[in-house]
Amino acid sequence: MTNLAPAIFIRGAVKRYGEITAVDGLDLVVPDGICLGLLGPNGAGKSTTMRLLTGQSRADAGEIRMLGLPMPAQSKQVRALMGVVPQMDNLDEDLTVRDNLAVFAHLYRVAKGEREAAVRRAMGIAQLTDRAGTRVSKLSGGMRRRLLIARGLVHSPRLVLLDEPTVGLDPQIRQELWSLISRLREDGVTTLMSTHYIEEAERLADECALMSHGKVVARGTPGELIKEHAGEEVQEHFAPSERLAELESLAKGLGLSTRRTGPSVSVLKSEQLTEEQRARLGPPNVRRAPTLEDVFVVLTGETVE
Ligand SMILES: Nc1ncnc2c1ncn2[C@@H]1O[C@H](COP(=O)(O)OP(=O)(O)OP(=O)(O)O)[C@@H](O)[C@H]1O
Repeated sequence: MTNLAPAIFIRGAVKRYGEITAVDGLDLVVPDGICLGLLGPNGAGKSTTMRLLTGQSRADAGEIRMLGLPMPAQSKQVRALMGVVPQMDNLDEDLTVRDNLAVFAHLYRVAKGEREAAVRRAMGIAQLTDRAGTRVSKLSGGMRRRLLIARGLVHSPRLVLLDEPTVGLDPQIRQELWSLISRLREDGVTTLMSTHYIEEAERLADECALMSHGKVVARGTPGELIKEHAGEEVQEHFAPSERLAELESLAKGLGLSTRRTGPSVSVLKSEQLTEEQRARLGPPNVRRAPTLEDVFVVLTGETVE
């Protein structure tokens, strides 16, 4: 292992399930110390990518190195060095908070004499110190999620994989988890976080990689992605559906991307329109700043939940 190696290096990874190519020539490099948001719609291949990185799945082609070590050849060593927080809550219901963490401290090969301190530290991260002796079955949903994250951190890993950490949770619990995840970043832990919540990526990630059909289709800071793919201004037109279709085709003819949201069409990069082109499109109802959501929709062709 060398300090110069990126935390995650993926080149040309392919994973097929029968006819389906879930990961299709994926290139992704995550440098040390950043939080990278792996953003994409359902089915884009995020979970499959995570499984390749944890060694749960083996790529059909390509090269994967984690912390400088080749996968899956050295997946055992890699697993001891990184933390994995799964999408599904698989905590042991019958064990206490402390014992759930102690089991993982053991699995992650924390030295015997250091385990108690590691468990205490993880309980602190999850803000569950006063619940040390409580069984998991008695915890609230938010507490369980915090414990699930802390469990992946019990051995103080340099690299953490978070697979859809707040999927299906209510907004308050999501906020709590966001604070916990942003503290990881402050501590310099490299984090790869898959999500299909744009706001989550926007708030937590230093950089985002946008995945679609098994590939990264765009990569950069949220600001860079917005500037490159959505420009400086979006103009939004509300109109009957026939007029919306006409506006879409006009904008397309001018080389501009559009986004349909219910009763409106948004024209991206509208700052590029000439006076004459503006007159053809007619006055918009709204002018607004572009968002990462606009980029997501335009590049993946998907709508947002
Ligand atoms: N074990 C499997 N067997 C067959 N097909 C699979 C398997 N796992 C994933 N796929 C398919 O591979 C594609 C990518 O799935 P994947 O779960 O990686 O996407 P995702 O971006 O994580 O989406 P989600 O957010 O829904 O989990 C999908 O078409 C999915 O149906």
